[in-house]
Amino acid sequence: MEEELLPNENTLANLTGDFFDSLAFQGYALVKDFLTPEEVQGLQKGIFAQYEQGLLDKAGIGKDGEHHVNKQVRGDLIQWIDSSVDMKELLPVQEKLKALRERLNRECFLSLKEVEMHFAMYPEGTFYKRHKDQFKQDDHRKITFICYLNPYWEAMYGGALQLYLPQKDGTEQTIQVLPEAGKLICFRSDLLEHEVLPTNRQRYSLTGWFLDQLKEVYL
Ligand SMILES: O=C(O)CCC(=O)C(=O)O
Ligand SMILES: [Fe+2]
Repeated sequence: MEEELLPNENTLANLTGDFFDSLAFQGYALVKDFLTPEEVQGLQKGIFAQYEQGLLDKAGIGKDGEHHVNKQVRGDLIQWIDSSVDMKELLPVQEKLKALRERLNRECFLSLKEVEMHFAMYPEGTFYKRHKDQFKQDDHRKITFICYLNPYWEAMYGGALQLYLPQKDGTEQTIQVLPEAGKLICFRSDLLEHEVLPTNRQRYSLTGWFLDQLKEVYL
């Protein structure tokens, strides 16, 4: 019975109760080895091929009518993952993310129904200034997730994700997360401001959001 409900459970053995407690109580959670080295390598190769073919676009800010590119705010190149992206390396990762969504629903009492995601490549010298991921006119993004795809990274390369954590006493704390291969970070899209500090190496990731509605319902 349980197995039927949890077909992907075995692939998420490294996500313990602590991961979900941290997301529920601190607004964010991290795990170092969400993706295997093979999965990282497959995706990295895949994105690089897309990049070489010119399929990555300058990322914009704002939604729909307000959407525009502003390199003073963000300088990454992205490719949205939809049915036009034909990359077999994505399939096991999409399965894992589906299992993650199911676990989040169970362990954090959420009702996440959908995912949207894109590959991102930050060329040298680029960044993404402090922001929140939820749009003003659309609050369906509930949980942000980022899988990092950089096999070798050092603090001196820059490019850390900096999270701003509001404290009970009204102050804020910051933490920095290096974009190291296989690492997953999840955080509350409605709550946590964050930024990508300037990177001095090409920086690869898979970034997405779990939504509380099916996309067709509100697009
Ligand atoms: O890549 C990261 O660490 C964060 C990216 C981000 O904040 C975004 O795409 O909204
Ligand atoms: Fe963001």
